[in-house]
Amino acid sequence: MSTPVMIEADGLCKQFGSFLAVRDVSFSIPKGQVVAFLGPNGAGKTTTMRLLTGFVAPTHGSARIAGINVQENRIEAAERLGYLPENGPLYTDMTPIGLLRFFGAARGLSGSRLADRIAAVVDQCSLSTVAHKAIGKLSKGYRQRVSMAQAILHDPDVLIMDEPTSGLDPNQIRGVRALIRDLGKTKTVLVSTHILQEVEPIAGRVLFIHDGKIVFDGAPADLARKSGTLEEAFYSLTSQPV
Ligand SMILES: Nc1ncnc2c1ncn2[C@@H]1O[C@H](COP(=O)(O)OP(=O)(O)OP(=O)(O)O)[C@@H](O)[C@H]1O
Repeated sequence: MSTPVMIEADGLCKQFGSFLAVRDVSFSIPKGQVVAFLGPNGAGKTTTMRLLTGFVAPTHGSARIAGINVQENRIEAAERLGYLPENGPLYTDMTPIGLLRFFGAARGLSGSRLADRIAAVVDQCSLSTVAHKAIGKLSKGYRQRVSMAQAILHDPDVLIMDEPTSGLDPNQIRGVRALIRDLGKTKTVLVSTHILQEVEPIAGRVLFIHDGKIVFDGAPADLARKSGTLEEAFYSLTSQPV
């Protein structure tokens, strides 16, 4: 039996006015893969992720999560998907527990199932010491963990994370990377970054986007081999307009 495709972009295009931000992006990610979505600032990572999650409608093309078309069946797709937006949806007056109860109820969880899932994500994201503190008083690293916890609360098969380590210090980055690796054992993950050093420790495959187009799709080692180092490959792929 072949491995099911869990994340699929099929000819995705997104135009803002006369500007084409995402240009005919196609890829498919099979179950269990952890993929880094790499590209310089403004390359189109966030827009592609928003197309994949159904938050933004494509100008052309389609996206599927676990085989479900995200535009046609957004709610059904959302049940299979955890999304960590770039600046997570955090309400600073709430505590992590309050926020998780709020998101859990919004996703239809209740009673012992909700309590069990909250306990599981608090443990998985190492939030027990801050669970009852106001989110506004937490460090950026802990806030990122709270965002992760809300993204995986309903135990989705697929995780899409937009720059989860941005703005964190090296120790916090280590912690978030370890968490991504752990989540990657059971879930299909697409994680965006513009940081090269990020790619090899977390992902077995890299999708490189530049000027809204996929310019490389393969193993990080093969990307490095193209130009000697990952840094050279990044430069050579982004120094010319597509
Ligand atoms: N709502 C919008 N209206 C107009 N232009 C937009 C809109 N959203 C994004 N863009 C433009 O589309 C391009 C791609 O942006 P996007 O945020 O997807 O890039 P990115 O790769 O995620 O960048 P970063 O790493 O800086 O977050 C940029 O030029 C951006 O200015």
